[in-house]
Amino acid sequence: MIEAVGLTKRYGAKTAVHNLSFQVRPGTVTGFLGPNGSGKSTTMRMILGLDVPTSGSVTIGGYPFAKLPNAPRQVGALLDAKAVHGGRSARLHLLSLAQLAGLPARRVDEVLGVVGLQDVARKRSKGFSLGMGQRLGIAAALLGDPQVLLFDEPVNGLDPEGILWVRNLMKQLAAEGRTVFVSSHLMSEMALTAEHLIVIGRGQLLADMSVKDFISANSADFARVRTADTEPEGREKLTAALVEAGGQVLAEPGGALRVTGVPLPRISDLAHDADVRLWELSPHQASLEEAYMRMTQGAVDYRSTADQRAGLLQADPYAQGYGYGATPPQGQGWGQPAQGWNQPGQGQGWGQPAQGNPYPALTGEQPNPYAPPQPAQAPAAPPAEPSAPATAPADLTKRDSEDAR
Ligand SMILES: Nc1ncnc2c1ncn2[C@@H]1O[C@H](COP(=O)(O)OP(=O)(O)OP(=O)(O)O)[C@@H](O)[C@H]1O
Repeated sequence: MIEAVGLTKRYGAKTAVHNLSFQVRPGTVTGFLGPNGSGKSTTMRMILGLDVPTSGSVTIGGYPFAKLPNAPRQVGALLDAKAVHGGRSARLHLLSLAQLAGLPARRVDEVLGVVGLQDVARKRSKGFSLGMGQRLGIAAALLGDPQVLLFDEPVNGLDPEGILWVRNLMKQLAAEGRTVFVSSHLMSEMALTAEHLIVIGRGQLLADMSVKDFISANSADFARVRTADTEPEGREKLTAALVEAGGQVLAEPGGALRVTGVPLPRISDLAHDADVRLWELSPHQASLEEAYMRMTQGAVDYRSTADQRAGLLQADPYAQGYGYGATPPQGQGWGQPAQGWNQPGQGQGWGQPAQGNPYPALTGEQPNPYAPPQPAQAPAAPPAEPSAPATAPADLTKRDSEDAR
């Protein structure tokens, strides 16, 4: 078992990991999720003794990594697949690791077979593709037949067959009773691989629960409503009625409305009362991917902005109205400013305005129960030392003004 207690890592003014406490148990695959820069690799490095915690501790089977007896036989890890001497063949690379760990040479050939690299075993690894490099890294992790395995983004660069293989390998390793801790950005992949999830944002714990609980806690039901295209004013009338009835409304690309908080029959009644014709009224469930995106939205460090292409484009006569690439009109008779997929509303409880995020908060939506409380105004600069505990995370909407790296 891996156990972190109050784990914190600061690099100068940058807090990469803050007061993280969790357990990774044997017998299941535990997914470790978080946006770019949220502290996943830093946490894994601390587990492996490659970084020293500023405070708190992390142990494997009760020992800090440095004190672990016969560590290569107990723990295997893939952190950076490129951390290989490119001039060496795959076989030689593994052979040197095996010798350092006191493992027999035949184990090298076994793991080369397990990862499917036997045919290129004598080729220099600098000619390897990203996927081949990942396979070599996984082979290195498996060398000592360890009970505890850590994989940082193991499916990076793998083709669909490779992704399926990694998924099955992780499950098999866990089924053998091992502790398997896998980091990823890909909620969809983790939903298929992991049984348990640890989700972090800006170095702090956002969720620690089974995938099953995560799905039921975060995949909200919603209704998709489409009013008659021939009566454009109907959409605004219905939106106003839904908001007044306590619903949350989101403009989808293509003109439909996504509605939560109002049951389907009531939406139908409201449309009838407002004399609005409907072309679609259908029940849906938000995907797990979407739920994850919304959960971590306030903790994303790196956001894209729209490419303005200033001075590069001719005026587009079709760039009006709703739809892909268009900006929905604001405050035109709706209960609240419209929140389109392309122009999410500002400061509505999920953290910073979600520029470029296709999963904005819904109009009137309640905050994520796992998200931190939101201030009316984010302070200009974050404190160097956040003080809130993991169970009540400090404000994740604060942006670090400078990356210390
Ligand atoms: N050695 C370092 N010196 C300074 N800052 C660092 C160092 N290592 C990590 N950081 C910072 O700590 C934060 C967490 O980084 P980390 O690599 O752990 O995140 P991550 O979740 O693994 O990101 P990604 O998903 O992009 O790999 C980032 O802001 C990063 O810039």
